[in-house]
Amino acid sequence: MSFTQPIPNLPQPLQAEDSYKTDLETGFLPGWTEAFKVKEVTAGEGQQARGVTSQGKTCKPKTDIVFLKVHKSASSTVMNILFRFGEMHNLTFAFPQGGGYQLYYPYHFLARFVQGFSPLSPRRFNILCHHMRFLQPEVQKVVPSSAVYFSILRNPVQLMESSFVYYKGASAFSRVRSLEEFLSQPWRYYDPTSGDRHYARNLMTFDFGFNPDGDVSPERVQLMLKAIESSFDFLLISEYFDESMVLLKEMLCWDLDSVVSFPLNSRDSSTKSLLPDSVVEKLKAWNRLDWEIYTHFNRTFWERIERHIGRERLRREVRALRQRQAELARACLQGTDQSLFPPHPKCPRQLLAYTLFLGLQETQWGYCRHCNSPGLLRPARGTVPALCGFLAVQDSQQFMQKCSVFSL
Ligand SMILES: Nc1ncnc2c1ncn2[C@@H]1O[C@H](COP(=O)(O)OS(=O)(=O)O)[C@@H](OP(=O)(O)O)[C@H]1O
Repeated sequence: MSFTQPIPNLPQPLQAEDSYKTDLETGFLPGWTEAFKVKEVTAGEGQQARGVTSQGKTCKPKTDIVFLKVHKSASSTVMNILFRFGEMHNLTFAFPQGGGYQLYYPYHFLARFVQGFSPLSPRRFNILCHHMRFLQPEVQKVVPSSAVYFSILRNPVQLMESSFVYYKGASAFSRVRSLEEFLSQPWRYYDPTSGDRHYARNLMTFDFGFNPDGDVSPERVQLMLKAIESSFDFLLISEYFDESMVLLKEMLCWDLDSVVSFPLNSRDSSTKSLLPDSVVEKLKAWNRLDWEIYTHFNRTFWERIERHIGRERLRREVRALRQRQAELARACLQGTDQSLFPPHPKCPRQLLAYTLFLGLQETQWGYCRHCNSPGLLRPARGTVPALCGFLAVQDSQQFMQKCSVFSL
């Protein structure tokens, strides 16, 4: 199985990528880290109505957004929220060239990977949110300078457990039966020169644009953390997904309904394994750079919550969010139990799917499909979409309907 999206015959060679890559791959930090932006998004404090704060102050909803879709970190669920908000507000998306579901990952991002971008008349898009390997100078070419940058992290232990199941065909994993076996002799199976090695080590570090086999000295780690801090306005934590959504709507000045979601891309519990402590420790050590990123930004996440929301309001808002999600689940979902309905032929068995109720009213239909699809799904009326790994995207301003396999 190949996980690399082939680059199509694009008009120019990959000059930008090659020059940035030299530094990144040898472990040096990219040039953009030298010019740290001191950047602070003011929290919107929006609670009920869009653009109006709970304290009566107003803020303007943010519509220019870069979301780094870090693998296996609940990023599809966040992407769904962005698609829904974008479509409802007529925003433009930086879709991948050629109709793919990712931006030529695992190559470092280049502006020309985006459909409709031209260096001669650069076009700015509101939202950039497909899988990419981050490279800020190129990202800046396709979004307005006012864009808010954010991402979501996951504990590297669980992230790698998920990655192991999902990317079992990756070269580092294909010859082992279990994660334990891989970790007993990782260098026997892991080849740092292989094109898909990042699925097996420091996947978050890689997605942020750095070398997953880089130096772990404190100085180097500090530089990496500073670089991420300078590029990203805030980072969310998937273990605290609901708290993250409250922070997200606060930072973007959105209302609560805009961040309601159903978990997407979730595995069935039969494929999840409880890891013994010894394996957990090995995973932390093996993914040391990811561990440093995660622990650092987990701390700053809670500091930000304290600063912008406070624990008491956070509790209230999380409760309200869960209530709203339960209401929508009752209105939209027939079930999540795969034994109740035939699996979609393209939905791998280990991924949970949702089935929308048949016979939804026209008004409910729009709302439910928005909540349920990783992309913007427009199935034929009268059909029952069983959604899991499908991405169907339509942006009437930009493209005809596209449908492609999502995240596999
Ligand atoms: N709301 C919420 N809260 C917590 N965790 C969640 C949520 N939504 C999705 N998930 C879990 O995220 C995992 C899938 O991540 P991604 O969508 O980023 O995967 S992918 O890289 O796009 O394939 C996948 O993890 P695993 O089930 O462990 O594989 C999902 O269960």
